[in-house]
Amino acid sequence: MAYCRIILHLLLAILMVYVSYLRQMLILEQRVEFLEIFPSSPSPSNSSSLDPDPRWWIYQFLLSAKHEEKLETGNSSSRPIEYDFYHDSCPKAEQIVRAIVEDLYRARPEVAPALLRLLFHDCFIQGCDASVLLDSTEGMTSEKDSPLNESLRGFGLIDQIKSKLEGHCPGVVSCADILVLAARDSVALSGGPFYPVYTGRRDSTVAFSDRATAELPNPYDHLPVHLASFASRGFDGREIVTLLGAHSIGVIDCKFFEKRLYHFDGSNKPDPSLDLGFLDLMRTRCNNSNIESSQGPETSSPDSPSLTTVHNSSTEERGLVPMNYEGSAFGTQYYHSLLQGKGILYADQQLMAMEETGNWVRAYALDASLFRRDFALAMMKLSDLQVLTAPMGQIRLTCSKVA
Ligand code: HEM
Ligand SMILES: [Ca+2]
Repeated sequence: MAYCRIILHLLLAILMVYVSYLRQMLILEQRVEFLEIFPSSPSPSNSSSLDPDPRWWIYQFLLSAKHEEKLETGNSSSRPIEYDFYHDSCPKAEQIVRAIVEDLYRARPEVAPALLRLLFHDCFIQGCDASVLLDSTEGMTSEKDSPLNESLRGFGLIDQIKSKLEGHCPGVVSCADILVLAARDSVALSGGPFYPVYTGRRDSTVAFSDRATAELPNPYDHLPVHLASFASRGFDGREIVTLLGAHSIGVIDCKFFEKRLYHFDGSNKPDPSLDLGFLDLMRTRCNNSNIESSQGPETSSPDSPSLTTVHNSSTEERGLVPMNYEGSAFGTQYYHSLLQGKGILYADQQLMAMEETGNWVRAYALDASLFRRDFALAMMKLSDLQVLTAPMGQIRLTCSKVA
């Protein structure tokens, strides 16, 4: 009898080691696995919530070992970010963000591109630390004042989410995490892929306006400049092509591409890479009077009226046109447009100028699932750029002010 018990214990021990090994493997692979299990996002139209699929809960169960895989950040003495960081301190944090973004999106779909661009402009400058949200103070110039940030929208939406979270769990959820979560939910609501994100980022105590001015990608720069700038942040050519798929949604001010229509590269001619029919169309949408009126810096608040007037006549009067002129679907249509010489931004159309990036444009135009998978991975990578974790940084109480 005692002999049988020993064998039973031995078998149990072997089983436990095996299960723990399997779980470790699952956790290591979980990000990619998630995309294989859930290649498509929930349909924004047919559900009241963004929870993708009942299998999502099974996936969540697998993630319950959340503390086992943690992402090391730049500073070895700081805590890593992790899945479901707010599990104990603010269990409803992600749900609250999702509910607010969903409500806002239903009323004004243009919030989604605004929040996505906000995240990109934050993470690209000194990492995902909410530095872009800080207002100017006596000793500090806001990143919002940098020329390429003047047309950023969505600051008020982040404040709205933050104040709701402060009501639930004061001083717990960082503005940097809110940006990441809100962008993730925005992508899914816009028909893009849903992806898991780590949380536990902390907020910067300073803004980096000089870096924002010098380093945010200029829409008129040539492809090698963009390649170098993204490479310095760890993104390769394929990932630039992927991330620029974000230009499937949102609007653009004519001032960012008018030179392509009339005075390309210092000439009095249009950009030869533009499709001629498209050139005419864009010229009617961005006639010179629109361009004149849109040359100056943005005078409205970052959230209004631009967030409320994207698809009506006042949008046209303000010289804003949809980024993906040919269709609203997230993804492949954008790449088809580039193949036809109908990329609005020079930076977009430039993807066709080099063989490697051109090949990825072709691949994504043909294969929507490949794009969705790559986009999810690239967004996860972008969201983890150079994050601050405890004891670095702080949790701001108001996103526009240092605590
Ligand atoms: C070479 C890199 C890039 C350049 C030169 C660039 C440039 C621009 C420009 C000029 C606009 C129009 C802004 C306006 O008129 O207000 C814009 C809009 C936008 N960009 Fe980018 N961008 C780049 C990369 C990205 C990336 C990596 C993302 C996200 C992952 C992104 C997301 C967006 C979104 C969603 C909009 C629409 C914003 C809205 O409708 O409010 N961009 N971009
Ligand atoms: Ca930043």
